[in-house]
Amino acid sequence: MPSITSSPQWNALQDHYASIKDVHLRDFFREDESRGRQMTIEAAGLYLDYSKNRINRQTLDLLINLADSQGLPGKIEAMFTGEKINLTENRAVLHTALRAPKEMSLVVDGVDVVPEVHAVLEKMSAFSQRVRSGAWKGHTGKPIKNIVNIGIGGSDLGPVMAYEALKHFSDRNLTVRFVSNVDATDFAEATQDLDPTETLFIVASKTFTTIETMTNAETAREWLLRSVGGDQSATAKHFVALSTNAEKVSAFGIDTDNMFEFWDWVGGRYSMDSAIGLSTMLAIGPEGFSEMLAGFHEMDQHFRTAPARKNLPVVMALLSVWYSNFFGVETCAVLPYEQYLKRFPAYLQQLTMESNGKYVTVAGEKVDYETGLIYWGEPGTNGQHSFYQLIHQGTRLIPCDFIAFAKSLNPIGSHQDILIANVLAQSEALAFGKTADEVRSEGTEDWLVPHRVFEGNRPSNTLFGESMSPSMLGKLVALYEHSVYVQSVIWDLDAFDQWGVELGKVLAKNIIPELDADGGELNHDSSTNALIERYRKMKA
Ligand SMILES: O=P(O)(O)OC[C@H]1O[C@](O)(CO)[C@@H](O)[C@@H]1O
Repeated sequence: MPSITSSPQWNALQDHYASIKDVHLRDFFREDESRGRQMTIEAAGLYLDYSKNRINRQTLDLLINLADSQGLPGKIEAMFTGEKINLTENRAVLHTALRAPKEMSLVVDGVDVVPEVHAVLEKMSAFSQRVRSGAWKGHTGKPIKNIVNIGIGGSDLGPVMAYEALKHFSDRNLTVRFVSNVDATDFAEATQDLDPTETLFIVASKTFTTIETMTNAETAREWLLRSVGGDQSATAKHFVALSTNAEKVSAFGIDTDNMFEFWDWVGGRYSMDSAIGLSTMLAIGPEGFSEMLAGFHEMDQHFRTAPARKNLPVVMALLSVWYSNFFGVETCAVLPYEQYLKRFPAYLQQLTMESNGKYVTVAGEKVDYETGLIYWGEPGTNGQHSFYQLIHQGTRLIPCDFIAFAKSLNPIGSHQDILIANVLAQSEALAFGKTADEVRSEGTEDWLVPHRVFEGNRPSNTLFGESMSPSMLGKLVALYEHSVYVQSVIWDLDAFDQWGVELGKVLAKNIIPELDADGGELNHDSSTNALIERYRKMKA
């Protein structure tokens, strides 16, 4: 198949890029005074201002042509209708079914998945209510006070992020912790002040084979059993599982009655609104969880029905492609001016990079264009006093997504005005900068002028909403999920597999027995052999 880079749509964008790459945002704004009001989209309770991007009115048309040439409208429908768009794993991709209202129907392989989704949601609700009300008793008859989610990747990052994001709506009587790393310190620190007889472990693993999670789950079981004189029957009261693999759950010793199911058509990094969200539901309650699902669904509907130009995920995706493939940009900073979203950038890293960090197309051909931007970020204003220097005056172009809300959930004094003034100031400074003349006119000595000039012309999006809430979180997550998908369609990637994580897992399994002093002869490369030998000596 000819590469997208030889298509007329790509060539048109290249010519267009050559014609506007040196135009400054100052000029774009000078030429069109309505730009800041026109280049905006308002949908599903979110307002996107994308006017501070290095584009003119033609840019989006050309990017939409490119997306259309890759069959975007049909591919959006293909996802929503359950076609097996995860080709390398021959699976449908139906995270949108997880938030489909009860009355919807979606048949995959002859089965309507919506009633199945709602049956699990009801089971989760009943369980959450029992735990939250104290009706669910631990092995010694005490109610549950602590929830520890054990999982990694998609079975951790979404739940952690959602727990932090929705803390304001959480039951503060429950202590909720997360253990992901196989480094024992993670488990030790998460449990050091907990009473095992008041603790419920949620073992979250789609496959129930992930070594980190299974190791932590076994350690948790030993920790519990030590506190109850080794009585194995305690496991049933203190362990539940979230998985697609009933057989493995049962082999671990968890009663499948205490398993909350999901399906192979839910990718790990797209699973925070499936049973994997049980910790979220325990924290914010079933009603809050439903509100979150409704927020997801609202964004799903917007994505499915809005025309490309007015479609939030589509426009954000097109801008990412524009910077990545034409400006040669490598990273995108996500900067939430909302403390509750402090784990959002970390969550997005898996969503974006595990999805689109691929160098072959769906057909297995090596791409001749860049894919998968690197996502990173920190909540504002902390980042301003750290890495923003490089965004303002470094040599690299780093598009930023600013996220902010009008109302604080903790309104105190003038904090919110100061916070919002900062986010607005940052996007203004990045776009328009400060010229040498302006610096000089402030009386700056000549030798210092270059240091104090801000070139500007640094692009950003501003996403603005009313306030953080379960529904808002659902909308935001769905927005980025769909943006990732649109990018993958343009880049012709399978956004739903993750073969790139496999090799390291296999090699680690081989190395584990070799780390023993009598682990036998080593047959790796000389570097790996020497490191293993050193470890064997040092741990002795
Ligand atoms: O939920 P599981 O099966 O334990 O997998 C955890 C994570 O591991 C990965 O497979 C990658 O290592 C992720 O895609 C997934 O979210």
